[in-house]
Amino acid sequence: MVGHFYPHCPQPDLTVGIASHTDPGVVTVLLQDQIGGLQVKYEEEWLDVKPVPGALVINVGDIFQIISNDQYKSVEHRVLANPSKDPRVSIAVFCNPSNRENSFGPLPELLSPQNPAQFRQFTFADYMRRFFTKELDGKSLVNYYRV
Ligand SMILES: O=C(O)CCC(=O)C(=O)O
Ligand SMILES: [Fe+2]
Repeated sequence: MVGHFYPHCPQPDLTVGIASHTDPGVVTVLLQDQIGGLQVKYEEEWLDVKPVPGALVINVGDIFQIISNDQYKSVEHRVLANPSKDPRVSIAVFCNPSNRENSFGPLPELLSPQNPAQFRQFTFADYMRRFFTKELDGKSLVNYYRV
């Protein structure tokens, strides 16, 4: 779980709150307050994820994309710098595999001669090591494991 605090930014056009990225895990459950600023990329456009009181945002992560063999896509998202005088607060719960040394890849029951594996096997530990040694540049790591 991570708690984010985005203070007022006097020059929001010059920076971002969190740079564009996809979450590396399976799913992320996010609670945001009423300030706004979260955006998702859809067909090369950034769309606001408007705060809805009481609602949770569920993000598909990279591991979900891989185990579903591309049936679900991890979502590229970012948070704008906060122009509001009030700070923005969000809480993210990352649902990740509990055993980082287990092997992951497309679920075998989804595969067939017509739907061959799009990814090779890897450990979540390897995935997270690569995630934390690269910048948040919007590009997910899923293509690194593509066959
Ligand atoms: O603060 C937010 O709304 C998003 C945070 C986020 O993308 C993350 O923690 O991965
Ligand atoms: Fe995220």
